[in-house]
Amino acid sequence: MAELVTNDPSLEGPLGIVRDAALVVEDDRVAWVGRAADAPAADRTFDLVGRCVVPGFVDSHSHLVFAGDRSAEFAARMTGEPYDGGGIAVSVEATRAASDDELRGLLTHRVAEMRSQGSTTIEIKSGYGLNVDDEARALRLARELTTETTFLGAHVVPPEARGDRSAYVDLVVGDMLTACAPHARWIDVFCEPNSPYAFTEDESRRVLRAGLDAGLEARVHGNQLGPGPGVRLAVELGAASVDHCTYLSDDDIDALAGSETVATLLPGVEFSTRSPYPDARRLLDADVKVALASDCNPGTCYSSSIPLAIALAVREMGMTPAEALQAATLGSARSLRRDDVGHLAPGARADLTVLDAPSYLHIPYRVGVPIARALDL
Ligand SMILES: N=CN[C@@H](CCC(=O)O)C(=O)O
Ligand SMILES: [Zn+2]
Repeated sequence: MAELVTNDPSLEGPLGIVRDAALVVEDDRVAWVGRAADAPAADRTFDLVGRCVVPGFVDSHSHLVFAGDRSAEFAARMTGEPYDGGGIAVSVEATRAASDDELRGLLTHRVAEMRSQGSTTIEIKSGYGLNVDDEARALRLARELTTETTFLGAHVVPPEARGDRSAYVDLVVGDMLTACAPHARWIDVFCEPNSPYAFTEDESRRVLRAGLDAGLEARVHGNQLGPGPGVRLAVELGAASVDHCTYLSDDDIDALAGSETVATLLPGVEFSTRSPYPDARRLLDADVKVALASDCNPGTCYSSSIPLAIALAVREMGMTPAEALQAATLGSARSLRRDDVGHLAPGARADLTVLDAPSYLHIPYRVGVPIARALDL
């Protein structure tokens, strides 16, 4: 191959690049990396002449378990209507009405779509069931496809519970959590003071603490629609990641910089809701750990494309192509507390994404062109 990006800091530059490279796989792991001229013999070879190979993209934020269509809501966004989370109820109604087989079919198709664009590790949230049985079902179906499943019963207060928010939070931390925890690794909450549907700081703390007590690990939707407590709550509770981070104060940046919590940026959301982009440069300059993910969902971004997220990060958020690629691989892996993916040093999972191009620079350069795909070994 023309260029191999390993993210191994002992190799060239921050991306650990090897030119005219080869990589040897044994079982599902990387066994050897180096110059093609020095490669050991192998039983089977793939001819990737002239191409670039990068670590499989790690999509650490998606909401793939849903039915129904909200394209009219997207059209309204394009004419300037703001997003406040109210449309989630539309997806909830359609998702509850779908059969297991329908949902499984939609989910399988969306995961295949992600792989066909280079994503090899995929996190999937619940959040369109919002009752005990439908949340547990969403997670059970997602678990058929990934170990990175996230319980998001606290996505919004569903329409039938709006008269009594605290009873709904009781349900989330009670029977719903009990039914969902066996199918989930993570717990998440939409913490947002500027949405009438999402959760306050106190409600969010209660949900996350209950999840942690049940053995789940925390991640947070925070600071998406305006300034708010999400980032600081995520840091306070040692969450692996706080996602969106569109509106940050200096205190938020300081809190993130002094923590292990990753700031996950989702520029497809700002693109698809016609909103201002987060200031990635400010985070990177403060040494905050940054990840990039798709946030594929029916409301704020129905795009499953990590190459698009990388292109937007470069074009709109001031990241270099190298920073953006690293955020979508190593950074997202860190946000999932995974050290076996996101890089291609010996011992890592052999999750390879092939570019129909000679260099990783072509990911943002060839925006909109499907040059990336996960390699089926
Ligand atoms: N903000 C909360 N959840 C999703 C949107 C969900 C929806 O509108 O259906 C997000 O990450 O943007
Ligand atoms: Zn989300």
